[in-house]
Amino acid sequence: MGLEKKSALLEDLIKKCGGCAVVDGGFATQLEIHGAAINDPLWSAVSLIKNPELIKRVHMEYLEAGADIVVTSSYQATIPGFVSRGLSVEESESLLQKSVNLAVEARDKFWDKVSKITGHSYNRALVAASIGSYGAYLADGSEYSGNYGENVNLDKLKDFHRRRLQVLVEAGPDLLAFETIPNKLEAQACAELLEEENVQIPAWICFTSVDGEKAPSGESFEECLEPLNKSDNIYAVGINCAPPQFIESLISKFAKLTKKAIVVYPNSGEVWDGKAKQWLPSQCFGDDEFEMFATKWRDLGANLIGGCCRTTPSTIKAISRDLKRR
Ligand SMILES: C[S+](C)CC[C@H](N)C(=O)O
Ligand SMILES: N[C@@H](CCS)C(=O)O
Ligand SMILES: [Zn+2]
Repeated sequence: MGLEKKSALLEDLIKKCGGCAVVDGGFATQLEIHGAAINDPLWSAVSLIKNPELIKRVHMEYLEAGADIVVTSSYQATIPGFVSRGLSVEESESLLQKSVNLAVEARDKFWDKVSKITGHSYNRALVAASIGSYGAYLADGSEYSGNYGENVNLDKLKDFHRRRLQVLVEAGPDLLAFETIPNKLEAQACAELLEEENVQIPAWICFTSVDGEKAPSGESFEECLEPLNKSDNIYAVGINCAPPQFIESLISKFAKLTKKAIVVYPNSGEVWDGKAKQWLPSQCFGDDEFEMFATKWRDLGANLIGGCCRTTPSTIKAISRDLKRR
């Protein structure tokens, strides 16, 4: 199957949205707002063990806010991560499956409700299974440094990603969202894995950036995109969890480097302290600024826009209001 068939649902959604669909916002952030304690090596994925109902509630809140795509709770959910907490491999795999099921259930419940309302402005949302980077699993903030050490090579990264990817795909999401990729090696590992595993749903691959120009590893985006541009499995490339002030110039840069769709969902501008495991205040952007940025980002060529850490359903409501004002 070619990319066209694989990505028909996503492509139709973007078309229906006039060229730019709305991704949801900070998932972990909204869990925390509801009181979830996620200062944990599993970070937000700890809620899959402790409070799955809350996960569904957060998905519902983002759907209500106007998200056209909801991203699952699997960012930091990994089989070795769960096993190191005493769970069996089977239990770990069923939690991964559950992350997709919870999002699908929320989407179906929400769509069942709103599709009966005449004149509603929602689209039937798609579910993107989150695949956090190896750095996310390491839980040391290395998704923002790209520094995986000398022992990490292409095969090790493929091995790390393989089984989780298989289980998530098997659970039936509409697409895959590779998030906070900090270097070319991991981007290449993900692209090759999609091919090797013959994955039949589209994927996006998002990088972080800490300087607004390059990937955190110091590699240029020209280098990082090279293995992705060749891949039929990858529908969109872009940036997540970088500060909003970087996004404008990064969209322009990506537009010159790729023919793929462009996806951007920045954080609020706060900076993650990987050691202290907390967000440090920095130049910070609120919902009003996101509302102003969204049309600008769309006009520069972004096809998928949302928010990442420290953004909330009200941010997504603002973006959605902005993009859907036609
Ligand atoms: C996107 S970061 C804030 C996620 C948490 C990080 N991987 C950690 O565990 O410290
Ligand atoms: N989808 C994840 C990304 C973290 S960078 C979340 O929103 O929690
Ligand atoms: Zn984030």
